[in-house]
Formats: sequence, structure tokens, C-alpha cells
Amino acid sequence: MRQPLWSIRMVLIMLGTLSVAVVVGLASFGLFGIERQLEARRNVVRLEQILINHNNADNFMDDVRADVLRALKTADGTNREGGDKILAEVKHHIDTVKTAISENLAGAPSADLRESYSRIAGLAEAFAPSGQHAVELALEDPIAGSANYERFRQTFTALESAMDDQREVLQKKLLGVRNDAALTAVRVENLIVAYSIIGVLLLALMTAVSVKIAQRITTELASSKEEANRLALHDTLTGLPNRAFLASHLAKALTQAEEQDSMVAVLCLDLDRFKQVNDTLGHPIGDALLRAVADRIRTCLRENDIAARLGGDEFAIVQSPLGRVEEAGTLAQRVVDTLSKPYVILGHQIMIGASVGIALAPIDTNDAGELLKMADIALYRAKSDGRGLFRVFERGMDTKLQARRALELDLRAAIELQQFELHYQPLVDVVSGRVSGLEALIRWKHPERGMIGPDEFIPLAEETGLIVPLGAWVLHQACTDAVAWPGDVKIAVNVSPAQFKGPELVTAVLDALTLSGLHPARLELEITETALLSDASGTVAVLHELRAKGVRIAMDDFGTGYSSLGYLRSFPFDKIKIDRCFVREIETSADCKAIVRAVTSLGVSLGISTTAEGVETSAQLEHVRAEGCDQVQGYLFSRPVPARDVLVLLGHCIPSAVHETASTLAA
Ligand SMILES: Nc1nc2c(ncn2[C@@H]2O[C@@H]3COP(=O)(O)O[C@H]4[C@@H](O)[C@H](n5cnc6c(=O)[nH]c(N)nc65)O[C@@H]4COP(=O)(O)O[C@H]3[C@H]2O)c(=O)[nH]1
Repeated sequence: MRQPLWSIRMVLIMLGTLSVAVVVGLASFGLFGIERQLEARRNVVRLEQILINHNNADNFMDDVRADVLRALKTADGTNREGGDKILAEVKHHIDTVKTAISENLAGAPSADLRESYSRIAGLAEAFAPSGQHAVELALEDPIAGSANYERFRQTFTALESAMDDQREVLQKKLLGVRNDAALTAVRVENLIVAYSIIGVLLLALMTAVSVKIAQRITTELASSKEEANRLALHDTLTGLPNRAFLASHLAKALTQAEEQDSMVAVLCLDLDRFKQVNDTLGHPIGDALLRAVADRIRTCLRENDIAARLGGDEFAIVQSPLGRVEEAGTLAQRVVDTLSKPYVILGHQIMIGASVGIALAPIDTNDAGELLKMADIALYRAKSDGRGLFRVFERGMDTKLQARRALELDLRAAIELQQFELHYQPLVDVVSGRVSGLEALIRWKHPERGMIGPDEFIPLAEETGLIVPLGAWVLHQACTDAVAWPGDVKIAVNVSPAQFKGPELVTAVLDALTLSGLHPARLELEITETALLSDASGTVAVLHELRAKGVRIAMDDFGTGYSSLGYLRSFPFDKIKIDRCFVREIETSADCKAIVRAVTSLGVSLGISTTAEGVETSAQLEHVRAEGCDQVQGYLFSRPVPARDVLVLLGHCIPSAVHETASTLAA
């Protein structure tokens, strides 16, 4: 966009400069031409004036000659008075001649004229006394006067012929300057005409160029307006239509469907695991992945369907016209399958999935906004049902969802407001009966609902990613509380599989240890086998990193997963916690008893200690102890207690509970 505007500016600047140059040129030329014309006129006038002076001088010379002749004729010495009068006239005429000649000399416009006039002025100087002298002598002695007249006549004739020659020269010169003036006038006129033509042509050229530029600017403005409109309705990253475009398209599709008695489906889709990709591999890869997803979605559509990006990793499709409800399901499944295939982005092999929610018009509603909301509700259901699938909106879905959404909002606020507290449940050493550790168990002190247990909000926190800040808080709080306990008492903290997905876990653990000052060997992290299910190698690497810092790692809820034994091989755990479901039935179920036995003996052979969870009765304690468990945990010893009661609990309750049992057993 910048390039054309620059070139237009350059053309305008060049044309402007050219026009100014032409105008200045024409003006200077006009002034110059006028000046030359005036100069030529001045030369003509000057020469005409000289010629007039010249002719005057000539006439006066004739008068001098006549006066002198008259003086000679009347010279008889008797008429002295008349002679003096003639002499005065001669003097007067001679002065007039000399004045005219010297004026011409002064005003001569060229060097040659000046030179000849100075010669003539010399002759005039010589002729003046000879004329006077001739008259004076004639008055006194007519004979001598007559001889003297001869000398006067000669100087006079020389002057006369010089004057005649000069007149000829003057006339020729006058003719020349007149011609010159006429020629200059013609030339100036011609050039003015030529320049006027150039000016007019330039004006025409400028007008044409200006029109062209104006046209170009108009076209560019129109196309940039078009581009702005396109940008306003499209997502810049993927090129797909955006939410505004989708809304207007959906409104049109709904009207059309009503007229044609057909249906419209809205499919809202969300990418599974996109956030992790973005967080771990960086935004450039996240962006490239979104572009690839958009391309794949395009391939799933029919001609009339449109897909839009609503923001982040959320997309929507409007499928219209729709003949049968099943068509929406087919499209949704196609999208899920297409998007779940592996991607190779900038050398990274990436696997993500997609969940889709569908709402239908007119079955669910005819309102565009409502339809989008319903598709979103169905999407939410698809995600909570396990992801990688689609769900069609059903009445009643929204009530559950709204409750879930409300809980999510509450949970976010609770993290901000720190409405959580940790309770601690002792882990008792079977042999010594000592409390060798405590497990931190989170509680939510809800301002309206009272104390909420972790089962109600931990899954939601895991799903929404809120487990990351929440887990960091638990680690920090547990370590801080544990510092106040006796040095040989350990603290066990649950770590969710979701906490392994980002890079934050190691930092959170190390920060908690550093800030609290707790020795790493006193911290035990409890992880479930689910953490090892996806991206096992990444999780194992994190576990090794933590173990290298001195932190202990325990496998929690052992026996409830799918391939527990296999996971035991993937990492050298420090402890196995046998799930309470086996302990609960240890007295009645031979299987449970056998499993507890198998796990404890496995622990012995692998060098891993074992803890029995959920020991509620002395009989259960008796059994797990007989099977070889090292540690026990359960309501028999204590329910989880607030931090403030831990020291009391460490001092009194537990040892007596175990010792009682121990002595019972001994007896
Ligand atoms: N019936 C019965 N139950 C017993 C007995 N002894 C202990 N329990 C309960 O068993 C759960 C033991 O923790 P868990 O298996 O790690 O199971 C925990 C753990 O998976 C999770 N959880 C708790 N706190 C946290 C936390 O801070 N972070 C994470 N990620 N998960 C947590 O929530 C689960 C439930 O915790 P709670 O409700 O506190 O439930 C606790 C505890 O109160 C017993 O004798 N009988």
C-alpha cells in the first residue's frame, strides 16, 4: 500500500517542479524579450534623434555659409554695424552646429559613430574660427577677407562632406536598427507563441496525468476499502471468515432455510491439546498448526458450507442447506477424523484432536445466537465426555453445563482469592508406629457452600488448566507448613497428570523448596499412573529431574490403572501406595488380599517401600501389616486435619493408635 502512494507523490512533485520551472522560464523569457524589444526601440529613437540633430547642424552650416557670403558681399567697411550683426549671427550658427555635433557625439550608440563624430567635432572646431575670421577680415579688408573666405570654404567643404558621409552612415545605421527592432519583435512574438504552445501542451499533459492519478487513487481507495472490509470479516491468521462474517452468513442461511423448508446445522469445534502444543513448542508453531487445521477444515466442507475461526483454537461451521440431521453428524465425524491425523509442522510431528458440538435449526431454535450457544453447550459435553468426539445438543445439557460453568468461574475466583486450605493426613510407620509423614489434601473453603472436597473440583481444575496455579500453591503451602514439623517427618503432595503437560512443574517444586527452605528429601510427590499414560517419556524425564534434586517419588492409587506393573518398570519409584479399594476388602476378598500380598512382595524385590491406603479398622491394619506393608494411612489413625492441628497429632494420637494395635497384635 505504501509503494503506490509514494510513486504518486513523486509524480506530483515532479510535475509541480516542472510546471514551476516552465512558468518561471516563460516569465523570464517574456521579460527578457520585452527588454530586448525596448532596447531595440531605444536604439532607433537614439539614432533618429542624432539624425535630427545632424540635419539641424547641417541646416545651420548652410546658414553660416550664407551669412559669410552675405558678409563678403556687403563688406565695404561702411556698414560696420550691419557687419557686426552678421558676425554675431555667424557665431551663433557656428555654436549651434558645434552643440548639435557634440550632442551627437555624446549620444552616439556605437563606437564607430562616436569615432566619426569626434572627427567631425574636430573639423567643426577648425571651421568655427575660419568662418569668424573670414567675416572679421571681410569687414576690415574685403580683399583679404575674400582670400580668407577661400580658406573658410575649404574647411567648410571638408566639414560639409564629412557631415554628408556621416548622414549616410546614420541613415544606414538607422535602417539597420529599425530592421533589428522589427526582427526582434517578430522573434519575441514567435517564441512567445512557441512557449505558449509548450505551456498549453504541458497543461494538457498535467491535466491528463492528474486525471490518471486521480483515477488511480480512486481505484486504490476502492480496493483498500475492499481489503479493509475483507479484513474486518476474516481472520488474519487462517484467512477463514471471522465471527462477524459467520453471524451474518448464519442469519442469511436461517432465512433461506425457512423459505426452502430445509435445515441448518451449526458445528462448534475446539482443538484438543492445542494449548499444550502452543505452550511447549511456542507460538510460531501454534500459529502454523492453526493454519494447517484451517486448511484441513476447508477440505471437509461442501460448496455452501462455511467455516470460521472464532478465536484461539475455536472454530465453527455453518452447514446449509441440510436435508437430514445425520448429515451434520457425518460432517462432524469427518472433521474429527481429519483433524486427528498427525501434523508435521516445522519439523515437529504433532498430534492433536478435535471435539465438536452440533445444534440444529429449526429443531433446536431458529435464532442464530441461540444456535451458536447450543452448539457450544454440545461441544462442552463432547469435551467432558472424553474429547475426540461430537455431541448433538439435547435439552437438559445446558443445566448441567451451566452448573459446571458456574463452578469453573467460582474456581477461578477462588484461586485469586486464595480460598483453599490444606489438611494433612498422617502416614504411619507400621513397625515403629511413628508418623513418618503427612499427605497434603486440599480443601476449598467456599464462601457459600462451606468446605468442598477435592473430588468435586480437582477434575475441573485439571480440565481447565487451573490445576497448574493451584498445584503450585499446594506445593508452596505444604512445604512451608512442613518446615515447622520435626525434621524426620516427610510431606507428601499429590501431583496431577495435567501438571506434567507444561514446563512449570519442576519450577514450581524448586520454588516451593527454595522459598520454604524445606530439605528436598522431605518432599514426596505422589503421582498416579495416568500421568504416565500419555507422553510417558516426557513425564519420566521430569521425574528423573526432580529425583536428581533429591525429591522422592511415590506411585499413588496403585492397582486401579491398566498396566500398573509396566509403569513400575518405567521409573524407579521410592514408594507404592496400594489403593484403598484393596484394603477395604482385604478381610473378605481373597483376591484383594492376594493383590496386596503380590504388591508388597513386588516392593520387597524391587526395593520399593509400600503404603496401604484407607486403613479404617484394626483388622485391616492387622492384615496389611501381616502382608508386609511398610506404612499405613487411614481413618483408623486420623482423618485429614487442618495444619494447625498437625503438631498436636504428631505428639499424641498416632503413636498410641499404632502401638495399641501393635500390642493387640502382639498379645
Ligand atoms: N474412605 C476413606 N477414605 C480415606 C481414608 N483415609 C484417607 N482417605 C481419603 O483418601 C484420599 C487419599 O488421597 P488420594 O488417594 O491421593 O486422593 C486424593 C487426591 O487424588 C486428590 N487430591 C487431594 N488433594 C490434592 C491436591 O492437592 N492435588 C491434587 N492434584 N489432587 C489432590 O483428591 C483425592 C481425594 O482426596 P480426599 O477427598 O482428601 O481423600 C483422601 C483421604 O481423605 C480412609 O480410611 N477411608
